[in-house]
Amino acid sequence: MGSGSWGTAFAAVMADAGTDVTMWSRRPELAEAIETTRVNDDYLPSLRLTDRVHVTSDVAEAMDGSDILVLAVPSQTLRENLEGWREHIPDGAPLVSLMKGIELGTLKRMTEVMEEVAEVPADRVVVVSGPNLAKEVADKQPAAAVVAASRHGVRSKVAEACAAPYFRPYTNADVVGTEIAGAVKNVIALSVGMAHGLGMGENSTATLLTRGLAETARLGVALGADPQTFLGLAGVGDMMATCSSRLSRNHQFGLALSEGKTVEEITAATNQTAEGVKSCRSILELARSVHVDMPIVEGVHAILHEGWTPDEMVRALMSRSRKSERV
Ligand SMILES: NC(=O)C1=CN([C@@H]2O[C@H](COP(=O)(O)OP(=O)(O)OC[C@H]3O[C@@H](n4cnc5c(N)ncnc54)[C@H](O)[C@@H]3O)[C@@H](O)[C@H]2O)C=CC1
Ligand SMILES: O=C(CO)COP(=O)(O)O
Repeated sequence: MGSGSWGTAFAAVMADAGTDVTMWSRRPELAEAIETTRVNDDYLPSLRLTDRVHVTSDVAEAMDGSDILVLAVPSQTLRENLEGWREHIPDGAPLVSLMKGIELGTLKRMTEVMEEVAEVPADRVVVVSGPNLAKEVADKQPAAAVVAASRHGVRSKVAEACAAPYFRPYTNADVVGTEIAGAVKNVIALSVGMAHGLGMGENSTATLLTRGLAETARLGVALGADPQTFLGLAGVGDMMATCSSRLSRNHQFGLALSEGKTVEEITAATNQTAEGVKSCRSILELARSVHVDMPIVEGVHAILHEGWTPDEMVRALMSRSRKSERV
């Protein structure tokens, strides 16, 4: 459900894993164009889909008889989307989140929204996350990801359905940690994009990435995550990929901010979702609700929503009181 960059690339992954896929596209004209040309020109023009992928804009047709339901819409529209789709959701099928965000207002993770709105039990929701820049996956460059679900049978079923020659899924029972890692790295990538834009080098970006991972793990552990998850593909893996790559929309957004462009200007110039821009607010509120200090997220939030400059953020971060690395 969703034929943006990641929805389309993941449809190709599943098809290359031998799974028949029906991909839902919101706009009928785009669904028709992809079905006919086999190419999603709006999001991933370099990828040619095989005949295993059928494309439709009809929700009932997309979900009818499906064994696994994969969701790849922007985090902030998921609730509204699921409310409209509820009656079509197939009985018993695992619901898989490809999304990396935290809902504004409710501060819920995507699988929590799925459980609540689709009225499915916690052991039916799954998250797939990792260092998976859509363009590289679409180019079939080797990569791995984490498939996290509380029930062994559910995570193995989803892992099997997406195990392609160039895409290696590992399983993990830690849904909370996998989702928190994916959502927070987008905010850290915004900060690294700004640092790059300001001409900072590897020491500065490695510091942001490492301390960013520390505050991510701090939040995750406070919410019940396994600390080991943050050392894995969804944690350090995705942090490295997203923070270092110019393909990352969050990184690009950070670069544009450092050039003095406003959030509105940058948002208007793209049709792509940079989840960290909205989620930095919900992540910060979530962190405050469990008394976790997240200074980098706080700094990014201050730049995006409180009128700070990147220089002010650097000064604030560098003048914090000294503390143990382990805190
Ligand atoms: N692009 C990437 O490399 C990766 C993205 N993700 C995550 O996957 C999720 C989806 O991202 P992308 O596909 O990259 O985003 P995208 O911006 O490329 O595409 C978003 C899709 O959602 C659709 N959409 C927009 N508003 C909608 C609405 N109100 N209702 C239904 N559909 C709507 C758009 O038409 C588009 O098809 C995000 O949470 C992102 O963080 C995760 C891993 C990799
Ligand atoms: O999640 C991603 C890679 O794993 C994609 O990052 P962006 O959303 O910043 O492009």
